[in-house]
This record gives sequence, structure tokens and C-alpha cells, in this order.
Amino acid sequence: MAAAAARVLPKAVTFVTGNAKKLEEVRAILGSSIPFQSLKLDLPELQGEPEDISKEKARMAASQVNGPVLVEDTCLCFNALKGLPGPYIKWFLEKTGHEDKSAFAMCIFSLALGPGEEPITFVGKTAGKIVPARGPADFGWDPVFQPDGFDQTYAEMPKSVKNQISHRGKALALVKEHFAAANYKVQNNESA
Ligand SMILES: O=c1[nH]c(=O)c2ncn([C@@H]3O[C@H](COP(=O)(O)OP(=O)(O)OP(=O)(O)O)[C@@H](O)[C@H]3O)c2[nH]1
Ligand SMILES: [Mg+2]
Repeated sequence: MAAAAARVLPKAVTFVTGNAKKLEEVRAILGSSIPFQSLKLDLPELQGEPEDISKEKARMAASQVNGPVLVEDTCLCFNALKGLPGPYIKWFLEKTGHEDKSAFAMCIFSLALGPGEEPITFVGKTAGKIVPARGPADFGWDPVFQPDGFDQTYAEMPKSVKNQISHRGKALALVKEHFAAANYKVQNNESA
């Protein structure tokens, strides 16, 4: 019996983000494994469960792009605060006496093949702890997150090492597996 026909996409997948540092990492991690173009859009910052936020971002992006999109939502979550995500990090570090500085970085990619299509999610998590800042401060909380098994923070390690072990690297490994299995065909390959 012949294999199921590959799904034809009207154009290459667009990775939508307003964050240049994310785009830099996604490019480095994906290389030429998945042909994609990118678009800088400031999507609304939604509230809710990380997976729902990521899916909703994908729905909004797919309707704006009118085609297949990939988006991601990232958070740094503290085990001491039952996984409460990111924005309270400064307060957490300076004002709280929590003994438990363990945390995890989580990245949830969502792929929507077009407007109105249910997004598929890919989750990557890296466990570590929150430490006083070390290393270059050009990407969010990289200086204060030290992954388990390493004596450097994300900011201190070479990019190639971060990308191999990071929340983003792990989630993108799943995205790559999905693309390899799905074998999408792009109708009008005008991606760069
Ligand atoms: O130190 C970091 N290392 C990382 O690997 C990383 N990934 C994301 N972030 C930051 O975490 C917040 C998430 O927000 P976020 O997912 O909504 O992203 P964003 O709003 O910047 O872009 P986007 O939503 O347009 O894609 C933003 O402040 C990002 O700068 C990171 N910080
Ligand atoms: Mg955002």
C-alpha cells in the first residue's frame, strides 16, 4: 500500500516573533533542517496556562499571515512558587527568602498549518536553579539561570552548548522530528 500523500502547504512556514534573540537561536538550531521564513510581529501578551498561550499565539499569527506559522512561548518557572512563570523574577531574587531556588525553563512551540487549524504543540523543559547574575546580559534571564549539571549560567556558556541543552533546543528537536515524519510539501517555495 502506498504511503499517505504528504500534506501540501501553500507556502513555507513563517516563524513569528517580536524577539530578535529568539529568532537568532531558532535559526542556529534549525539550520537548514526546516525551510522557514520569519516575521516580526508583536503579538499580544496573553494570560493563562503556557500551552494555551502558545496555541492562541499560533491561531492569531496564522490568521495574520494567512498561512502556516510556528510561534513559541517561553517561561522561567520556580518550583518554590509552584511553577509561577517569569515576570516576578527580580522580586523573587531580591526580596524573598525561599530556600528552594530550583526552577525550570520551558519553551512551547505551536505549529498551525493555516488559519482555523488546531495548533500542534512541542514542549521543551530544562531544569536548573536561579543564581546571582553571571555573564552577558543581552538575553532576558539567561544570566540568572544555571542548568543542572553545569557550572555556567545560560549566559556564560557558548551558544552552541546552550542550544544543545536548552528548553528551546529540546522543543525544536521535537519540531524537527514532526517535520521529518510529516514530510510537508511546500507548493510555492519562496522562502529564503
Ligand atoms: O534569558 C532568556 N533566555 C531565553 O532563552 C529566553 N526565551 C525567552 N526569554 C524571555 O522570556 C520572556 C518570554 O516572553 P515571550 O515568550 O512572550 O517572548 P517575547 O514576548 O519576547 O517574544 P514573542 O512572544 O514575540 O515570541 C521574554 O522577556 C523573553 O525575552 C528568554 N530569556
Ligand atoms: Mg511575547
